[in-house]
Amino acid sequence: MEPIISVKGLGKTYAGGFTALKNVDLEIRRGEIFALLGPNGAGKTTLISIVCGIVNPSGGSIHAAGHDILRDFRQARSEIGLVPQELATDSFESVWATVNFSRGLFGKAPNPAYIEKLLRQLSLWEKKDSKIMALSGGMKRRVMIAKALSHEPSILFLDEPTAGVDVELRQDMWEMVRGLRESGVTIILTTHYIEEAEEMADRVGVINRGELVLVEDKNTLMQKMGEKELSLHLPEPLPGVPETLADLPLTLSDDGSQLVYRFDIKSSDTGIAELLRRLNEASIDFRDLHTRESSLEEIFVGLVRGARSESEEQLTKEAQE
Ligand SMILES: Nc1ncnc2c1ncn2[C@@H]1O[C@H](COP(=O)(O)OP(=O)(O)OP(=O)(O)O)[C@@H](O)[C@H]1O
Repeated sequence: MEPIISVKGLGKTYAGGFTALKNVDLEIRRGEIFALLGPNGAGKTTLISIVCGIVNPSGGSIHAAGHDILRDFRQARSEIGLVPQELATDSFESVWATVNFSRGLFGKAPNPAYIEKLLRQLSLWEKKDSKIMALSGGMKRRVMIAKALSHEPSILFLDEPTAGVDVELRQDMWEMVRGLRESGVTIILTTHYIEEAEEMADRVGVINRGELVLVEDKNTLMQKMGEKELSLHLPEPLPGVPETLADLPLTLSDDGSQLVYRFDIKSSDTGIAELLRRLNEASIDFRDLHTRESSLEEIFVGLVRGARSESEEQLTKEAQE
């Protein structure tokens, strides 16, 4: 199937000379939830802003729903809804007036039935006559989403949709975003909350220092990069990992009460049978054991750190040459 967004060789150097994006290639599939992860300043907002026509690219090409974003800007933009990071809403207007006004900005004829459906879907219908200033933060955020979807786009960008939102509201937001996807909207979100990506995304892209370092199916990523941990709770603390077991990937918790064994999820031989045999030989007993898989957060931190030390090595090498 044709991708709904296609980005090729995208670069951005700001007027001051700072390069925020380097040669980014990315395809977004129709109907997916794609999470763009990256540390502060990695280039996420720049990438979104370029696709939405707010920032000009320095090079490369972008197509959205088949339209070239530079050549056919109006058609491309009419397929895109953007919920920016900052909540900027006209506080004295009613929800109904604001959302209908946003639709008008795209030159679309009024469609009260569609707006009603949208407000109901976002649990805002009861508040349609309320002034925005009288709404809670969570509701204001939903109004922003309603505005972004008012012109019936097929693509929705959510820049940090749950920044500063409490845990409960965050889950409501996730629920709602899933509902939007079911109604056929393709969703691209940026987030600092890795659990948000873990919870919602079909695919994940990691951007670091302007480079897209990885794009992967979320489940594959967690399987491919993940490690599993087996923790053995000891009846008596140990002073250190016994020498006879030093060749195994074992660590001891700070208080000496747990031995932690790390193994590769995808490996056919986990080595656990061997571990248990060796523990027995060493007369090490354990009371209890449990396993844990690494989270997307651990994978992400590992990736970004890996990329960072590589580029630092490169810089040191260049400096020495
Ligand atoms: N208008 C601008 N002029 C110059 N540099 C800019 C401009 N806008 C952004 N930058 C720089 O480009 C880099 C990427 O910024 P961007 O906002 O895209 O990052 P981000 O990944 O969205 O970060 P955050 O997670 O903090 O929102 C940053 O170093 C930023 O300072």
